[in-house]
Amino acid sequence: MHYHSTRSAPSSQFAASQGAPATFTDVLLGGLAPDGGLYVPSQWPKLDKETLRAWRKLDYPALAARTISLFAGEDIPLPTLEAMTKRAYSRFGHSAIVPLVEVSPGLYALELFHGPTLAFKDMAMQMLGELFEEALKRRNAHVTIVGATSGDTGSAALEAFKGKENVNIVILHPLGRTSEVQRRQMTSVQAPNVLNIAIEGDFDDCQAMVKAMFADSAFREEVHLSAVNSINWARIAAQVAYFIHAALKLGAPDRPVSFAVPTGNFGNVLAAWGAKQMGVPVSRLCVGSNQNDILTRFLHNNDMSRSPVAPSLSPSMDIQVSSNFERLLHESLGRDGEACKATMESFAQTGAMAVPEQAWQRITAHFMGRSLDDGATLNAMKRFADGGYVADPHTAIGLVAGEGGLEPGVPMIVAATAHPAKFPDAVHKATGQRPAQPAQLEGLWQRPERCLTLPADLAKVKQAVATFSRRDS
Ligand SMILES: Cc1ncc(COP(=O)(O)O)c(C=O)c1O
Ligand SMILES: N[C@@H](CCOP(=O)(O)O)C(=O)O
Repeated sequence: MHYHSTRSAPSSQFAASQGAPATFTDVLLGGLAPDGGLYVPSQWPKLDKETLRAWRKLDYPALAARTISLFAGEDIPLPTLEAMTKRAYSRFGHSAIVPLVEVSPGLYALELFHGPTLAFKDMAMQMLGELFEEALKRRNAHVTIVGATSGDTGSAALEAFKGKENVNIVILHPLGRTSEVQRRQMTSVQAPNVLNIAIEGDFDDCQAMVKAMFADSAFREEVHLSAVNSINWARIAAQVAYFIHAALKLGAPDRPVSFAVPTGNFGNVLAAWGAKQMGVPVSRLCVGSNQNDILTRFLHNNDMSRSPVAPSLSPSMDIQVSSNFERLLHESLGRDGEACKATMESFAQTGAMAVPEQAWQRITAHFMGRSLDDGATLNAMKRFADGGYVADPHTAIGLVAGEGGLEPGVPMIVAATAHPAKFPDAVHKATGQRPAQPAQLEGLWQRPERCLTLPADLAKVKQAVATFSRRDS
């Protein structure tokens, strides 16, 4: 399996300049393509019905290993991947790892939050910890990971990479814009290879700085920059697995399913779409947003215009620039890298994007959007809790988006992306009850916090990253 950038023609694959097309390991360790685009596989691996039926018998780690193997190609043998997924998912607090709960007739919550940090990010991040360790050993390399988080990616990444050899990890989060649980989960990690920086800005500022660091090739090389946000294709590869697994549990490939996903950076719903690209029969893909509704506006009116990020009760989705949309755009433009590059550059300059009508039609043939402001989110949380399902604010938005896409005879699988205990204040506000605290949060309030605060100033942040990355040399 080979990869190319969303911003270059497949024939001029970036790594051609280095003598070979990009492999899974190049993409894993490289993060973002050097031309600023996102890596995509040169073609989607396909699963026929017979294979999918056979996969029904697999447990989650075995299915995840096979899914990732399709993207890893010859880089990593299947038995190695199987050993990795076994270890990665051994720390989950539910025997099914990714249980499906029927919330109301035909509407299923796919609980992706039973990992060590109680959000869906653990599903891919625990596996990325394994993949990086193996690849760095094989290549005798070291990296500095710089990640941006609106709350959940950061803690999941720190949990997966703390104390790992040959890895420094720096996480940028927007100061004061995460829940207290999310902040403490990051800032209380004491391992020496970890640096937390609170940025005086929003998530988009944090993400833009990470991308700008990748665009500076000297800096990139100096610190051996790497990424674990969903701009890294390996994140998407690991996330596709649970959508395939859930679909098979509910009857695919012999009947279609639909997916609903609360969405911010567009990584998780892109993975759901990926399952469809690979051959899972998926009827509808429902995108849920909070009041930062840029994606819903795009799906309704082909209007992707940025407005300032508005803090909400679902802070992990307080995002206006959804990085992975670029991968969908690239596909909808017929994989025309030049056109994709021009569209993304114009979006960066003007803050607005309307895609060609034909491409927009291609996208809206798969995706539908629904946004909820905080009031509607609280009402939904109360309604689901009264019906017996306590949902965190992000999951509640996904559930409502899913309700909007229900069709007779087609199960709607909703990504339940965070445990309600990560957002106790929102749950209390909606239901009058505080969620029980799971074992994963024990001792969190007693641990000391450690974090640097910096303005959203690229030069200052780069300096902090560079100083941290060379602290032992
Ligand atoms: C709890 C939660 N739900 C939903 C999302 C949105 O996911 P994505 O960025 O993949 O669209 C996030 C953050 O990414 C999250 O942390
Ligand atoms: N909501 C995310 C934002 C980053 O998303 P990612 O999937 O690209 O890592 C978060 O919680 O940090």
